[in-house]
Amino acid sequence: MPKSNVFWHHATVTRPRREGQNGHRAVNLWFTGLSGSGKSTIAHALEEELHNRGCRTIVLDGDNVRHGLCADLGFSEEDRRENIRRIGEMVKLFLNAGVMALTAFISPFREDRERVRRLLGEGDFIEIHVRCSLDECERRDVKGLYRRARAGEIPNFTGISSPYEAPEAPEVVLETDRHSVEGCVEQVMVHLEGQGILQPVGGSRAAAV
Ligand SMILES: Nc1ncnc2c1ncn2[C@@H]1O[C@H](COP(=O)(O)OS(=O)(=O)O)[C@@H](OP(=O)(O)O)[C@H]1O
Ligand SMILES: Nc1ncnc2c1ncn2[C@@H]1O[C@H](COP(=O)(O)OP(=O)(O)O)[C@@H](O)[C@H]1O
Repeated sequence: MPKSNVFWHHATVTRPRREGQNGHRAVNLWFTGLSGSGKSTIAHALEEELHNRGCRTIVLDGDNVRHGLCADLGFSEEDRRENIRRIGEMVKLFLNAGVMALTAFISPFREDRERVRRLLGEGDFIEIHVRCSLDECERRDVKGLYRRARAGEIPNFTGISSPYEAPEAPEVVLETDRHSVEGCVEQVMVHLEGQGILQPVGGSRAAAV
């Protein structure tokens, strides 16, 4: 269908109104890192902390995306690019709904992450590099995938047979092979507080409880 036949319907309940009601800004906390680096663990622990403060949140990760919206995608470079593109569009909808989106995807390619940053706009995309040595990720081998990748059973495995491009200027770096989960969550909370993201928007109801 030609895009010229598709029209926007302007909502009267806008994102700023939703953010005002929620008492916090809607941002995307984009966790990126190797498999086993700690993206999901930290995203869920952080969500717990934010939820307890009254924030509206959602965690998006492989479990709820690769089984549904992106079930048709594999792990070729092209499929990963499309995966991240779709996730970026989905995050945009959540931000418009006033929800903080915590995304936990390897997202190995710098260009794909930068595309999401441009889509959402500076300030709405907070890139969090979950840094952990490959050795430690392999030692953890949470799902037994590294062992299988080393045995040649999984092609294009990130860090083994497919590249991971670390962020050059992420907003936050978490070193999960040096700090505890609690310490990493605290580091993100300090960043959010420092940026005024957890403050009431437009003088409405406060998020802090
Ligand atoms: N070839 C290959 N490479 C990397 N990871 C693989 C692969 N095959 C399956 N898995 C499992 O899929 C999870 C990564 O999916 P993502 O959607 O985050 O990947 S990507 O961002 O599109 O690169 C990843 O989950 P995490 O361990 O949570 O990162 C793996 O469990
Ligand atoms: N500081 C830390 N942050 C996050 N995970 C950690 C940390 N220290 C140890 N871990 C462990 O590392 C593993 C990370 O697994 P997971 O969160 O599934 O990684 P990912 O989502 O990046 O694949 C978990 O078993 C977790 O308990």
